[in-house]
Amino acid sequence: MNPTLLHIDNVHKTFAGLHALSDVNLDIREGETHAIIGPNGAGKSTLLNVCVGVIAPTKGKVLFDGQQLTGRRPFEINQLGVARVFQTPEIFGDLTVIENVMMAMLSHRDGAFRLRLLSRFDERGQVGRRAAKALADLGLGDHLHHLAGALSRGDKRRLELVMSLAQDPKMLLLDEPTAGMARADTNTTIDILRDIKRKTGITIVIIEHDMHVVFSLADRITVLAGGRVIAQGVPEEIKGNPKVIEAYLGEEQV
Ligand SMILES: Nc1ncnc2c1ncn2[C@@H]1O[C@H](COP(=O)(O)OP(=O)(O)OP(=O)(O)O)[C@@H](O)[C@H]1O
Repeated sequence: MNPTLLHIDNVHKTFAGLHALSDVNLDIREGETHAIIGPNGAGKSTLLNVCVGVIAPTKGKVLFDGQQLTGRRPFEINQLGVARVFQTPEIFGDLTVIENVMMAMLSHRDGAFRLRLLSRFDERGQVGRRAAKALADLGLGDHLHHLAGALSRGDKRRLELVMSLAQDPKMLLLDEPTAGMARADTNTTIDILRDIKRKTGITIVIIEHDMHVVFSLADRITVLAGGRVIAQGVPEEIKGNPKVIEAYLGEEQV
């Protein structure tokens, strides 16, 4: 069994009396793809936000690679090697695709505060060549000089993935990476994530509603309902688990 990379220890979060998370314990192992699923309002986004420092837990702590994350600010957590890909792509629409990636690479290398933007965007330099290759690897090689804001929704998500990987993270947190995509785009995203996994061995945590995506990618699954972990295991253990089916009644079938 691989060692634990992310350790969520007895995390609790209340919002004005509402228990969004209660006693959540979860270990993410190095190199696994771990899906966190659950019906609407289960606490998935809150848990992800606690992990990346956007929300402070009311109780409990999170450790990453042996270091305490709780109390650190999001950019510090990012620098420790945790990259989050948002549901809504966080890209600079007025810059070109390759400029977006170069900026992610330069800000990782130099720190965002030292980044002198346009003067450094030399695409013929080493960073430019790396950015072009990273984009080509994820199927965006034909879009290098297009404005990022003009990309299709699926391509924007792919660009954000390239930007996250440019920071060379140890763990990737994906928040509904296929939300709103057509089936063909969803399948392309599944293939891309599998390819990233095969090439880098990176640890992936994925929140996803689409069970096709979950069962295509996950090595293990944790199910949240009402802010609590109600089931955990490999996909075969989760499929058909009566507690999980009950939690999803009235929603999609597992
Ligand atoms: N900032 C907030 N203030 C108050 N309540 C919140 C806040 N964020 C989340 N909640 C509540 O906490 C509970 C868990 O929400 P959360 O968004 O984590 O669930 P989720 O599993 O991600 O749901 P979905 O799948 O619908 O995105 C919900 O009842 C939600 O209304």
